[in-house]
Amino acid sequence: MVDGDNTREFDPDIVTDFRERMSYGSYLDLGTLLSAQRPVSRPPHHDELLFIIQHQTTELWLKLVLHELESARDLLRADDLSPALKRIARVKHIQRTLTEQWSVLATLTPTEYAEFRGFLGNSSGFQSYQYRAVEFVLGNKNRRMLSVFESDPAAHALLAELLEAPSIYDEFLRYLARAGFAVPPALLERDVTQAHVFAPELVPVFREIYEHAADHWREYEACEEFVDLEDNFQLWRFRHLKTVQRTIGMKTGTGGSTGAGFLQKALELTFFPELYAVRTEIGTPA
Ligand code: HEM
Ligand SMILES: N[C@@H](CC(=O)c1ccccc1NC=O)C(=O)O
Repeated sequence: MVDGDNTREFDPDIVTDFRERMSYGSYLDLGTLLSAQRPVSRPPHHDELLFIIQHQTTELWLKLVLHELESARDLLRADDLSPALKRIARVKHIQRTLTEQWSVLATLTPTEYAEFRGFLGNSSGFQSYQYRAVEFVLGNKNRRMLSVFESDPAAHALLAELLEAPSIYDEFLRYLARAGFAVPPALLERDVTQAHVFAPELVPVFREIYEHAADHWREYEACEEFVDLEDNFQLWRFRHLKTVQRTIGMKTGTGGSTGAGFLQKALELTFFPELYAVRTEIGTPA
C-alpha cells in the first residue's frame, strides 16, 4: 500500500550505493548509448531527435535479428531444428515491433522533415549495413551492395563474409536433403554468393511436406516459419515505402535513387519463392 502522499516507501534492502557495484547504467553503458543522439541540423530542429532515435532503435533491433538469424542458420547446419525455430520465433516478434514502429515516424509531417532533410546530405538507409546483412543471411545476395561500404572496412568485411556463406535458406535445403527429401542437387551445390532464384524443381519437395504434414510435422512448421519471416520482412518494406510516400512524395532519395519507385521494386524481391509457389499447387492433381 502507498502512503497518503502517493509515494512509495523504499523496501529496506534497496541498494543505493553503486560506488563499488555494477549499476543499471554501467551495465547497459547508457553513457555511450544516450550520448549517441547528435542532431546535425543548425539550429537544431525539434524533430530530428525522433528521426535519429527511430533509426537507432531499428539498428539495435537489426543487431539482434542478425544475431538470431546467424545462430538459426548455424543450428540448421548442425541438424538442430527445434532451437533454430525458437530463434526464428523471436525474430518474428522483433519484425512486428519494427513494422509497428513506423507509426511513430509517421507523426513527422512532410513540412517538418523538409526543414532538416537538407542537413542529411547523401546519407540514407540504403547505407545500413545491418539491413543488408539481414538480406544476405536470408538469401537475397547482391555483391554490388558491397561497393557502398568501401569506406567502412568492418561493415565491408561482415558483408563479404555473409556473401560467401550459405544463407539460412541454403542451410534449410541442405538440412532437408540430409533428412531424405529430394532437394535438387544443383541447389545444394549452387554458388551461394548469388541471390537465390526461383527453382521450380524444389516445389515438389514442399508439396510433399505440405500435403503430408502429419508425417513431416517439424519440416512443415519450419516452412511456415520461413513464410512468416518473408511476410514480415515485406510488411516492413511496405510500411517504409508508405512512410516515404507520405513524407517526400516522389522526390529523389538522398542516397541517389529515384526514391519511392526504387523502394517499390524491392517489394518484388523474394527470399523463399518456392514456399509461395507451393501454395498454388496444394490440393491440385499431381
Ligand atoms: C522519413 C523517413 C524516411 C524516408 C523519407 C526514407 C527514404 C528512403 C529512400 C528515398 C530510400 C532509397 C535510397 C535513397 O535514394 O536514399 C531509402 C532506403 C532505405 N531506407 Fe529509408 N527513409 C526513411 C526512414 C527510414 C528508416 C526509419 C529506416 C530504418 C532504418 C530506413 C531504412 C532504409 C533502408 C534499409 C533503405 C534501403 C532499402 C532498399 O535497399 O531496398 N529508412 N529510404
Ligand atoms: N533517404 C532519405 C533520407 C533518410 O531517410 C535517411 C537519412 C539518413 C539516415 C537514414 C535515413 N533513412 C532512410 O533512408 C531521403 O531521401 O529523404
